[in-house]
Amino acid sequence: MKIFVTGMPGIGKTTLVLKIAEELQKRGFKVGGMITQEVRKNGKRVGFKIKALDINEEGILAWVGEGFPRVGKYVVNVEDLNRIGVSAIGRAIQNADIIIIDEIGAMEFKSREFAKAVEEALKSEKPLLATLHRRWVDKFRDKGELYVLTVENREKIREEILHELLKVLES
Ligand SMILES: Nc1ncnc2c1ncn2[C@@H]1O[C@H](COP(=O)(O)OP(=O)(O)OP(=O)(O)O)[C@@H](O)[C@H]1O
Repeated sequence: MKIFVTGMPGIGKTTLVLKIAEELQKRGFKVGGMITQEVRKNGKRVGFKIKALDINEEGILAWVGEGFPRVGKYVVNVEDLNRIGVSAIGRAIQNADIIIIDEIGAMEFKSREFAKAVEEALKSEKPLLATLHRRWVDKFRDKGELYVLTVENREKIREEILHELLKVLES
């Protein structure tokens, strides 16, 4: 089962994924993969952190500034993306009950290793829960189920996805 979640920036994709991860861990399932979270300074977004879900490891995915490769005003830190994010996806494919990738987007695709890890996760038999930047929706639409989050539906969709994953994981 491959599940994709998309929606406007800040709609709650990472929050949804984290809550589902917590619910699954509570039930004894091994959750692996990575999440990204924005970093704010004085109310303004200055970058993104990247965190592994299986171990306590985090780094910088992108930061406002000069340099390459860049996406908009951010410089992408491919080294941390590979060291923390790609490694976490690899471990998840090997060891976890479910693979989480938050998110699949322009920054992440600056790494060829990330693109390969996404391919591997799609090929894997294991359930995948991934968040998708809006621009990547068309590329992944036929690879699984797609949910579009809004403020109105995000709680309901979280319940629905958890329910579907539990059905597969408990069978
Ligand atoms: N279900 C919810 N109920 C209340 N607040 C929420 C909910 N989901 C998300 N939020 C709040 O909205 C903000 C953005 O959430 P989050 O970072 O999960 O969004 P996102 O879609 O992952 O954003 P990005 O575009 O940066 O990837 C956070 O402050 C979070 O606490």
